Amino acid sequence: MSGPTELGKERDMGLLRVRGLTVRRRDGHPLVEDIDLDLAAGDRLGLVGESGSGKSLTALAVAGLLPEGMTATGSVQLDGVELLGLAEAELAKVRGSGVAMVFQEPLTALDPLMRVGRQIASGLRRHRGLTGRQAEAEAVELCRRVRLPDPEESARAYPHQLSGGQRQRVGLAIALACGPRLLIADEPTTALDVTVQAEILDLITESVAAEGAGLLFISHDLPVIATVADRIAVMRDGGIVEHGDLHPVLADPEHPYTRELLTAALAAGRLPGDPVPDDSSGEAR
Ligand SMILES: Nc1ncnc2c1ncn2[C@@H]1O[C@H](COP(=O)(O)OP(=O)(O)OP(=O)(O)O)[C@@H](O)[C@H]1O
Repeated sequence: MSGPTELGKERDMGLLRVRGLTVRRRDGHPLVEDIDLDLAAGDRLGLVGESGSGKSLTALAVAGLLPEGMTATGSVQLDGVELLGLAEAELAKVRGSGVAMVFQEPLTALDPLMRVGRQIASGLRRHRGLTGRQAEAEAVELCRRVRLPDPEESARAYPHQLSGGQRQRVGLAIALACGPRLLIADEPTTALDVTVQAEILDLITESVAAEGAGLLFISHDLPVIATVADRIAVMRDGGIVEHGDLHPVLADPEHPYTRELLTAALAAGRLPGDPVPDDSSGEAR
């Protein structure tokens, strides 16, 4: 978003600054290479690209959650604090109050044996120092905020008693519990049907706006990115091939891969607009 926003002044302060981020496998082979990203408070950056292009590893490196054996080099600064190389104890503090993540299938992130209210409350106790009772009350409030039906009842439910969309609301409540400055959402609606998907996307954008947080939203699906993001970075083969404000990039994509994504979305009728002009014709429509 390049125009003024209600977050106007804050927007100038860099929230996330990534430079030369490279993620390597144990054997030194790079899977993500030389990534630069900038995100200000209130920005919603969509990272789009095909499966295997390195979106998730980029997000995990930013959150300090890379799988065992992978290493990140370069620089990842949150509010001016360098995160790469921080000890696990320091990183754990940043996670939760600084950076929170929502994943594609919250079932894998949720404890199947614990009521969801307690799972939300446990983050509140850890990061906000609330007592057990305060945290449980606040957890119900968060269930209300993410619009779970009957918040008291939902807080008492076990994950398997909720639908996929409701579990994703719980995942979001856990992420929001500590008022993160940056929310990373990695394909959070891919497993959901279209109607529920739209509701969750609305909820995510509303929630980050209410928090004045930044959003790094990952999807292989350009129309989903277009719904959520105001800026876009297109990834392919471990690198960013094009980035910028959403509308200018979609109106006039420079990279052939961005054009390919756009053409497919327009042909499927999933984005409004004219077909992408064919480069070879030399004519703009
Ligand atoms: N734990 C791992 N060990 C080894 N290689 C991995 C691991 N995780 C990811 N990779 C490889 O790193 C590359 C980037 O994967 P990544 O998951 O970041 O892609 P992605 O764009 O998020 O795709 P998807 O949408 O399918 O998750 C891929 O080639 C993938 O096979």
